[in-house]
Amino acid sequence: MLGEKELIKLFPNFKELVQPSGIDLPLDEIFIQKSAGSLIDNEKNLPEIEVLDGPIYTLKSKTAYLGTIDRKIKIPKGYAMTYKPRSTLLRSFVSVQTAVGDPGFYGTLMFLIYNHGEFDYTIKKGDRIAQGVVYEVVGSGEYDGSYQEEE
Ligand SMILES: O=c1ccn([C@H]2C[C@H](O)[C@@H](COP(=O)(O)OP(=O)(O)OP(=O)(O)O)O2)c(=O)[nH]1
Repeated sequence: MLGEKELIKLFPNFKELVQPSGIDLPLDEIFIQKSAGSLIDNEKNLPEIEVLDGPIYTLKSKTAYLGTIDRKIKIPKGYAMTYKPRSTLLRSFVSVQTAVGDPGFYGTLMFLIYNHGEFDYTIKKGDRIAQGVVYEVVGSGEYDGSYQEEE
């Protein structure tokens, strides 16, 4: 796992968000699901989504949302990331579910946010929702998947 000094060098865009052993990740926009999706024989059909009006978002009880992270991230080749929710959200009955950030990925991170609670949860654009933890990858390849954006 990488610490502050390495993270500042590798992720200059996130300088002010670097923590002793990770990078804080602020919420940008929140989306709701508008249609069905599917995954059949690796053919992805992502659900349509609709952005909610911000900057203050109300997450309804027992409802799933997608949240994007403010500013695009470049994960250098040779490194990978995992993303952990802020415990404040967990203590508020809200989970942030995440996958792995691949070496070489450039683009916008999108996480699944679910309000497990019985009540609304209110959150504002710019508030930190997760922490990215970075690992060195031995014998790393480079991401070339469908979510890669042009740098
Ligand atoms: O919670 C996450 C985790 C990762 N990513 C970004 C970084 C990662 O490198 C990229 C692709 O993730 P993944 O490899 O899990 O995508 P996939 O479902 O396997 O699709 P593809 O094969 O097109 O990459 O999405 C997210 O947006 N959200």
